[in-house]
Amino acid sequence: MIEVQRLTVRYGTTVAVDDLSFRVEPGRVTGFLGPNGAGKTTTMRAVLGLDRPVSGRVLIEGRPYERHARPLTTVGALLDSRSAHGGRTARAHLLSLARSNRIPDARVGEVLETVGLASVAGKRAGGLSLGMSQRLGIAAALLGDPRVLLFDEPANGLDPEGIVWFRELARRLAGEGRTVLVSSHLMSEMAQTADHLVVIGQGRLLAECSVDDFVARNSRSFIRIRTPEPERLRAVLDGEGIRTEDGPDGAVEASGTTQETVGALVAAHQVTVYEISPQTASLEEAFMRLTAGAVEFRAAGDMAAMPGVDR
Ligand SMILES: Nc1ncnc2c1ncn2[C@@H]1O[C@H](COP(=O)(O)OP(=O)(O)OP(=O)(O)O)[C@@H](O)[C@H]1O
Repeated sequence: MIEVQRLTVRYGTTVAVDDLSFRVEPGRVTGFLGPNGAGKTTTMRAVLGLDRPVSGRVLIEGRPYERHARPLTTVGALLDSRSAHGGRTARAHLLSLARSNRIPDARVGEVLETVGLASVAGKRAGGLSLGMSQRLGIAAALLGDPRVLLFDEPANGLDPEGIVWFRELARRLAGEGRTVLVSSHLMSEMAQTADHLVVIGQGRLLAECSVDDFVARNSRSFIRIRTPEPERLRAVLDGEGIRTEDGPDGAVEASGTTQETVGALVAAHQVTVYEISPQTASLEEAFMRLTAGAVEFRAAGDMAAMPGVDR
């Protein structure tokens, strides 16, 4: 279990994490989501005692990081996958970590197998591809067989097969009763990996809920109708108790109905239409709506085509 309690971290005048509280429970994968600069890495660094908070604290299994005698056996983390000494081989890097934490050498071979790097264990860490470096970072996180695992943007540099592999690994670790926190800036990726979500923006908590709740609340389905007679169309649908909203490009969006029902109604009332199409708002759109006010860098126009976004 990780407990983040009223955590505030500043870099000079920048408030990177702002009075943030949440819990990461064991036995499930928790997705830690937020746009670039939201404070995910800073929070993870604070969990590991690498950044000092100005206020608040983080407890891992009930104690701050520095109160754990052999921290690598309590919490493992993938933060910066390029942190391995480039001149050392992958195996030597893991061996030195193991020895400094009184972990048996034999464990190095096991984690190299787990992450699929056994065949390149003799390669210099500096010569590994980004995806292999990610795997080496994951191996280091697993080395102490910890109950708590943090992975910062593990999908970075992994190919599609690697992403599926990581997803299965994270789920397996959670299935073993461990606490697993995985950060990402992609909602669609997290929806397939995580059971639970903690969403932050500008260092503050925006949402904490199960993935199922997020999907149920946000995967809005509707029928998109384009017509030169929007007023008449709305009146017809309204008369049948069908709820409508204004969509982009002057389209009408009708919820709680079907393409067939709308087709029959417009035919019966002789309303001209150019398009009647079923749509589902993507999770990515829902995430962007949620974080819209909390984005540090977004190109002008990114949100222009998004329904329901307050600009
Ligand atoms: N070492 C630092 N010095 C100064 N400011 C920093 C430092 N590290 C992070 N920040 C700032 O703190 C804020 C939070 O950054 P952080 O890296 O934690 O966000 P993030 O959610 O991990 O983003 P990303 O997805 O881009 O990695 C940002 O405004 C960032 O510019």
